[in-house]
Parts: sequence; structure tokens; C-alpha cells
Amino acid sequence: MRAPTVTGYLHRLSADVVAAVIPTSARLKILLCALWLVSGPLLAEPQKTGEQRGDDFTVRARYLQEQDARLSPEEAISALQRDLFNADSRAVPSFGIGARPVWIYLPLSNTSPTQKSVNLAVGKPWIDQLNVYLVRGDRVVRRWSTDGSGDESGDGAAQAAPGIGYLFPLTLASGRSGILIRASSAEPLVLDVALLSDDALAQRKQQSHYGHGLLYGFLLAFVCGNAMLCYGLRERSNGLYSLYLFGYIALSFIYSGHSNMWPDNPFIQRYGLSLALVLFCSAGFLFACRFLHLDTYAASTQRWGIGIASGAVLLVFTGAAADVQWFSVWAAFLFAAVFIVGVVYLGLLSGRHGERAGRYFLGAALCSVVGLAVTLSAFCGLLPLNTLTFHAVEIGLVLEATLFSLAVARRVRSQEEACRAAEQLSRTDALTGLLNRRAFDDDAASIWSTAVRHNRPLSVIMLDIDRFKAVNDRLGHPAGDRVLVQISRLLASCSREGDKVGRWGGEEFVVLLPETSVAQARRFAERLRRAVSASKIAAAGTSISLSISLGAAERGRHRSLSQLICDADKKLCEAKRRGRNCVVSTGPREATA
Ligand SMILES: Nc1nc2c(ncn2[C@@H]2O[C@H](COP(=O)(O)OP(=O)(O)OP(=O)(O)O)[C@@H](O)[C@H]2O)c(=O)[nH]1
Repeated sequence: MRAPTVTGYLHRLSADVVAAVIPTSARLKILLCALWLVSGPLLAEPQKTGEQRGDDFTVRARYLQEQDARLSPEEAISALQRDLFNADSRAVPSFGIGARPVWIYLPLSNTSPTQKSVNLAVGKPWIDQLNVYLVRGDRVVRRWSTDGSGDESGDGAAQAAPGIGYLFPLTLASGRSGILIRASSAEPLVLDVALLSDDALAQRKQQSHYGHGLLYGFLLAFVCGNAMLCYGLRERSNGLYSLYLFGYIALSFIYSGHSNMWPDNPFIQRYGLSLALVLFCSAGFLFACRFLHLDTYAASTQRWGIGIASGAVLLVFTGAAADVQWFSVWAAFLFAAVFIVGVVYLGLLSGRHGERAGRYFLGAALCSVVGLAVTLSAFCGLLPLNTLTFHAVEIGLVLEATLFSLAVARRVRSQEEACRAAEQLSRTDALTGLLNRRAFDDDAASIWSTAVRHNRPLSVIMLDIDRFKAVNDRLGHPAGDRVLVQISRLLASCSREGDKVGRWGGEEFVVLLPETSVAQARRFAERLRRAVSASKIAAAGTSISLSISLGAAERGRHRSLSQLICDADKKLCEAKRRGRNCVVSTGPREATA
């Protein structure tokens, strides 16, 4: 039975947790689902150099790094016989960026009496050159190379397999033989070697296709979603994020070997990785500046950052134009390191300046920069390269894209809430919380036209607190305010749901009563008057008794709502003249022309 791998354990664990968290928040569920999805394609065990699966070859690889001059295969065999090759205990040896070419020797033993076919998988698809020699005794009997300079007839040519590396089809005669490989690359020299049966190779290819299909599909959905948000919301940061993710897809396309679909284009092989890396990081940097509104509080940092990003792009392109591959590679990888540190710094900086988006940004960006740092370190030989470290950047980006979408959704929601709150505020009287005059006019206009269209009764009550000036003078303005608030509450609590109660100005209020005749309005006004007279209003440490005067009018031959309100106001004045604390109304259907 195979021992469980870390990724297999993660996959099962996250699936269990997803199943168990049905009642928890949707956000957590989305995150766990994402973890489950990305851990799925990683179930393949890490390749181990020298491990042979399921047949009788015995392999133990040894390595020799060229020092000065290029060794011929014969010189390499001689060095092997002089025991100059060393074993490497790492599962996947990695010699870093710009390393001297490395020779690998794999002793093979075919104990069966017949010859055997097997696929040799070497390195990563970005390795610039591989030469493979089949050795028997101290003689090279076959040779292959990625640049077609070998003797490919018979056993077939070397081919790049996306997500796997370079494949060399071997036919091994019975007995002992060996494989010598020379690998050179300006980019990170990662040399995993495996011997795969046809079935194992087909399985790996299938895993790679499904894994990359899932990853690219997931990220492309985010690319399109953000492009649409950029267009729809006119928010440039979404466009830059879309570009950043697209940059990563291009980068992954190149380093996983899918770009070898164009084998006749050596430029992509030599410079594709550096160009895609620098474009991906630059887009990420521009996105960070825009998303964090850096121009408002750290304009000089933003200028520096954009300067560094432009400089890096320029250096990598200059290296490519002058065909100095090592220069482009170093510039791109150095800029990637600056990007990793820079993005974290920008997140912290924005948090210090109270930028709310900074918190989400930092959380999301940490996922991708940690992933990118782990993968780049593994490529450069600073960390062991295995399935998890190889795919760390992909896992990080998938998590980041998910978190960033949640952050965008939250931002849109809080903008909507702020809009609604501002609209509500603009309609409300600040002191009493009733409709202000503008909001009352807006609401009343549609009620008026409905009543006119369907010829339905509609009444208005205007009311005013009696001798309110005396309250202010005696108890002070704040006490007067408290009185206004309490009378407003009383009005709101006495009115029906469809009624519109507004503060007309000062200590004067208006109530619009749809589907209400003047007789009904009058009864309602009386009820209000009695309620105010009966209540003791607490203000300035004492309780005071107040009264109100009211005027009511019903829609009749009025040509506009303001005429109706004017009629009600006239009746209010009449109530004041009659000695206050009373209701005066128009007669049924009586109105000014
Ligand atoms: N505390 C307070 N007072 C206000 C506010 N708006 C208007 N007033 C006061 O309300 C008082 C209205 O006084 P008047 O128009 O003379 O009316 P009155 O004293 O109520 O007398 P009558 O209406 O004739 O019964 C003035 O003293 C205004 O300063 C407010 O928002 N808060």
C-alpha cells in the first residue's frame, strides 16, 4: 500500500471539512472548496530520481557539474569511471539560475532476457538543451538531443510533454547499460529524471491535462469576470487584475511546456519565461497601486514602484533584443523577488494609512506571493522541488483570485450600502427623523397623481406647536429640540403606514393622508391634538404640557398639491386665530378654485 502523500492528505482533509461545514459561512465554504479543487490535481506522488516503478530496472542517478570546458560524452564516461560523479539526495535536484551544465548518469539493469521499452522523462520544459546518450560498457550506442543534433532515427525523437518535461523513448537490451544526460539552461536548472512505462506516462499526461485544464479554466473565468467588471464599473483596478491573471496564465503556459506547441520558435523557448514573468509581476504591481489608491497617500512610493517595474520590463526586453539570455533571466527573477517583497510592503503601507482595502489586499496577496516565493525558491534550488512546491504559485493564485473576488464583492456591497445610507440621509430631517420637505414633496407628488388619476380622496393636515417660542425662551433651544423630537415620535406612531409625515419647517409639520376624506382627516387630527394635550413632555429636567393647532383640507377642485397644502395651512392659521389647541378643516369637497 502506498503511503499517503501530504497533498493526498490535504485533499481528503479539505473534502471532509467541506462536508462538515454546511452550516458555516458561505465564504469559508468557498475557500475550502477552492482548496479541495486545487489539491485534487496534486495527488500524483512527487517524482523521485532513481525510482523505477513496476519493473526490473534498477536506477541510481549520479551528477557531475561541468567546470570550464564542455565535456564530450567520452570524457564524461571517463569521469564516471574515475568516480567523479556524485549522488544527490534531493528528490528533484535543482542547480539554480545560470548554473554550469550538469551531467547525469543513470545505471540501468534489464534482468529480463528480452529488450524493454521505456520512456525517459528529464527536466522541465524550459530547459534549453538536453543531450541524452545510451551507454553500454564505455561506448555510446545511441544519442538524442532536444535540438535535433542527435541520432533520433529508430528510437524516435525527443519531444517535450507539457507538465512533464522532455521525453526520450528508450529501448534497452538485456543486461547492464547506462544513460548519460547533459543538461544546460540559462533558466533554473531543475533536473528531475524518471523512467516511465507507457501506462505511467499516459497517466501523467492525463493528470497534467486535467490539472492544467482546471487551472486555466478557473483563472480564465476570473480574467473574463474582472474584464467585465472593469468595463461595467469603469474600475481600472479590475482590468489590471485581469491582465495580471492573464500574465500568469501565459507564464504557466510557458513553464509547464505548453508553449512547446511552437517548437520552431526558439525565441519563446529562450525568452518566453523571462518576458512572461516580468509582465505578470508588472501587471500585479500596477494593480496593487491602483487597488490600494496609492496615489492619494504614497505618490512617491507609487512613482518608484512604477519606475522599477518599467525598468525591469525594459531590461528584460533589451536582453531579449540583444540576445543575451542570462541577462533577461536574471533581470526577470530579480524583479520577481522585488515584486514579492514590494507587494507585501504596499499592503502594509496601505493598512497603516487606514485604507480598508489594504486588509483584504494583504490577505489575498500573501497567498500568491508566498506561493510565488516557494515555487521560485524551489526552481532556484533553495527549497526542495516537489509537487507541492512546484504548484505552490498556482495554489496561491487560485486562493488569491477567490479572496480578491470576495473583496471586490464586499467593496461593491459597501458602496451600495453607503449609497443607500446617503440617499436615506438626504431624505430625512436630521433632528426629528421625519421626511424632510424635499422627500415629502417627492413622495407626495406620486400620491397626488394617483389620487387625481383614480379620483380618490386625499387629505392634508398642517399642524403647528402652540407657543413654542415660549418653550425655547424659558427652557433653552436644546429643550425645544427635545420637544420637537418627542412630538415627531407621537405623530409617527399615530399615523398609518401609507400616510406621509414630514417636517414642513420650524415647529410646523405636514401629514398627507391617502384614501382619506376630510371627515376622517378631521377625526385623525382630533386624535393627534388630544394625544399631544394629554402627554407630558420631558425636557430640561422638567415635564411640560403643550398643545397643537391643526388645519385639514381634502382634495377637491385643486389644480395642484401645493394648492391643497395651502388650503390646509389657511385652516391652521384659522385654528391659531380661534385660540389654538383646536382643529379647523374645510367642508367636504370644499376648496379654493
Ligand atoms: N428648538 C428649536 N426651535 C425652533 C426650531 N425651528 C424653529 N424654532 C423656533 O420655533 C419658534 C416659533 O415661534 P413662532 O413662529 O413665534 O410661533 P409660536 O411661538 O409657536 O407661536 P404660535 O405658533 O403663534 O403658537 C421660534 O422661536 C423658532 O426659533 C428648531 O429646530 N429647534
